[in-house]
Amino acid sequence: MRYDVVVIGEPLIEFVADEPLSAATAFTLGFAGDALNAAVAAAAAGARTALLTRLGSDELSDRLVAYLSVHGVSTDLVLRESGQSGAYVLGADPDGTRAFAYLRAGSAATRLTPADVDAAGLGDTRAVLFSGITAALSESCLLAVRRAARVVRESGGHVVYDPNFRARLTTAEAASAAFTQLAPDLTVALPSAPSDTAALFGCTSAVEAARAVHERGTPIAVVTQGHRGVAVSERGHLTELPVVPAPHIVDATGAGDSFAGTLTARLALGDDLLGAVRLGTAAASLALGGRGGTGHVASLAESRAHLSGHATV
Ligand SMILES: Nc1ncnc2c1ncn2[C@@H]1O[C@H](COP(=O)(O)OP(=O)(O)OP(=O)(O)O)[C@@H](O)[C@H]1O
Ligand SMILES: O=C(O)C(=O)C[C@H](O)[C@H](O)CO
Repeated sequence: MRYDVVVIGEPLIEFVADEPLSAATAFTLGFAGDALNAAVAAAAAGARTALLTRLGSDELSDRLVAYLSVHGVSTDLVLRESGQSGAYVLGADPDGTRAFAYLRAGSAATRLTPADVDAAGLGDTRAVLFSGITAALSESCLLAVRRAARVVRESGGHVVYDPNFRARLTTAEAASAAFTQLAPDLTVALPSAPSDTAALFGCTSAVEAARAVHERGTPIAVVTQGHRGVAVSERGHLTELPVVPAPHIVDATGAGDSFAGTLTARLALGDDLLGAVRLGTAAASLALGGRGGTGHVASLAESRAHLSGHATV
């Protein structure tokens, strides 16, 4: 068994400002993107984790690869090519609303293929995690994640999907169709309500969303609802869990990815579903305290302490 968790998707070079995008001139360089955010969270939660992606060969991509290694994510499945890596710019309005600008069209990650998945050999991976962002990057990315889902599901692993609907990348119709194609091979879907659930299923309630997930063939739905809690549905058996109060809220970017990465890691390591979800809520709560997608990556010990009410931050 080489990896507990393989995350598939596009890491992004991040430029983050404390000011609105319309006025900001000073940006801090970081490394984020939903796949990277989730991968570093999975590694921090104790899983042997690899990121499967394609990156460019420029200096910032070299730094991104180094960042992954420093954070315990294997780069053995990172394919380098002469193209450009994706990037995004993140600003914050005075009311805390985040605004994104993307520099990712035609990026290296959009050229990920099913052949890359085959070459990665995921048959002995305990869990694979990817998102609707990955599925929306290109037709070949959608085919790649479909292949990964099939391979890992057939070998008895967990297949976790975070729909992460982004109107800038896809349409509600296409996101919904992608989910319907993937759903029979998923073991866990993590839609957030109301954004993902409205786009994919035309509903806002967690119960309706869970039903829609099950109807399409996925046995477990974990519906995140921001600060309002998490609804966990195992084939229709519903458990409502509260979130862990955040000690410090700076920026919500990446909280959902931290949740997804931590949950996937703990499932891969054999934790029960509700235990894995609870640890995910603790890691996500701490992630809110950092600027950008990876401003605060909570260690396993820190998340456990936070969950048990003995926060170390
Ligand atoms: N205000 C908050 N206080 C505590 N925890 C929070 C808060 N907001 C979000 N979280 C945690 O983060 C998790 C994910 O949040 P949310 O439902 O907003 O995900 P998301 O929309 O997928 O996020 P993202 O923007 O990263 O895609 C929640 O289930 C919860 O555990
Ligand atoms: O939107 C994307 O593709 C990103 O990955 C940017 C952010 O990191 C992501 O939206 C947070 O979930």
